[in-house]
Amino acid sequence: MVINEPDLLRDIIVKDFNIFPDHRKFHMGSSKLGQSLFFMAGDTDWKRVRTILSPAFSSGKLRAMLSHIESIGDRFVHTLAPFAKSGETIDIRKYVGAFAMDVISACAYGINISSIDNHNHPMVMNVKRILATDIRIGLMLSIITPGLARLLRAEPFDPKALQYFDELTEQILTERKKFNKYSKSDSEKSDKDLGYDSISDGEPESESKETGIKPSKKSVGKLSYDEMVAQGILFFIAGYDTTSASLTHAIYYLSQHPECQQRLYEELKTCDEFTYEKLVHLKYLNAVINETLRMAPPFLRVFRDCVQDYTLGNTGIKIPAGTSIEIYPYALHRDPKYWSQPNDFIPDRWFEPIHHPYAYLPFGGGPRICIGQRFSINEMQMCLAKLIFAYEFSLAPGFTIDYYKGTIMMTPKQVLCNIKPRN
Ligand code: HEM
Repeated sequence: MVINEPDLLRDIIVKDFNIFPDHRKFHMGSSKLGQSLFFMAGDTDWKRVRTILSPAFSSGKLRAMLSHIESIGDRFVHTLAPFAKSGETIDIRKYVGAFAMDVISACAYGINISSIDNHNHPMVMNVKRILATDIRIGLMLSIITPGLARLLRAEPFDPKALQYFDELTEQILTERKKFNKYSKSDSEKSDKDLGYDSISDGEPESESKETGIKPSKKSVGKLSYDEMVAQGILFFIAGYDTTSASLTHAIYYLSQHPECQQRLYEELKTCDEFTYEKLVHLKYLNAVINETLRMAPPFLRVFRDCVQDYTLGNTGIKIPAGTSIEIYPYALHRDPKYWSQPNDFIPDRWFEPIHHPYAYLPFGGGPRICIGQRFSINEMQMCLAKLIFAYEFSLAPGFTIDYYKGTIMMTPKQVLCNIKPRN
């Protein structure tokens, strides 16, 4: 059942969250992803995992991580320099994707992969295999008919690629355990990533090397080994494609609207350095990001499953337990009932917003709102500030945007543009 009326959405995702606590149940095959925050039923286990993960996205952590993001942004600007000089057309999606990949691997795993110059790094190859954007039958079955997928033992994600992350996490956990043992104080431990120190308040419940048996019981305040692996992979799935699609769209819209791009550049010139505090106060930059997420929300569907019979607001409509609710942010964000000139890119509308708060849901809402929202906004702020300060973007002559079909993401195939250096 599709619901796209803001007052009813507020009831479903906030007021009556206890009746709609779950995302849709997909078939997860042999992967551990079922134990990741996104795919967990919204029960006490989900609350425990969300509580453990939340400090990894605190302002202190985000501020510290911004220095990683800034240096990756500087490298990105440097990589584009030859194209600015030669005038050669580039597919900005490819480069923005590499930027987002470098950010998430540095921030989730503490690993520098420099994928802009190293397209064949195993982490890049394996993430791409997991996120394969072409229609995969296993994934489609797992989403549309989880029962049948279970029966057929379909694998929604590439098992070998998942195994890569499994082994990588184990290696990182072992190294961090060794490092932390010899660190004199907490301050010596890494605070520049969403790392495993912050998501576990003690040692992970480790697998026995002898028997290979992993403990299944979890104590309050700790993630099990499998849960840690699952969150690491999820951060890639949830954080890579979403942020890179948004950045690609921002550059696309700014190229279509040179007057907006110029205003953004003028604002950036007033800022002597792009720190956490200063980025928050760049009004036009933030308006551009909000407007991009309104026009092109990366998640085309947000799910809630109903666990008890329910009457929808004062509509008299009865929703039986077991019904899957779908919310379509794209349609909501362009509905003329809630937005004037909904199909036009107008960052100014964000200076004094007048929209219904539940008519804008790029990150979902309520207790299950995207946990990475502030992280991805910081990442977008830094990347756009660096790019637009250094270059002027325009679309390649004759370019029209096209999208991957049959996925729940709004992912452009490519955005071809030309860049010119600023003075
Ligand atoms: C532009 C970037 C992003 C967008 C638009 C986005 C959007 C979303 C949406 C729509 C949801 C579902 C919310 C709901 O059901 O109400 C979600 C959940 C989630 N996102 Fe994001 N996301 C982004 C970036 C990230 C990043 C960078 C991370 C992590 C590093 C992340 C981690 C998660 C997680 C863990 C959940 C599940 C939360 C839960 O079920 O409790 N996301 N995101």
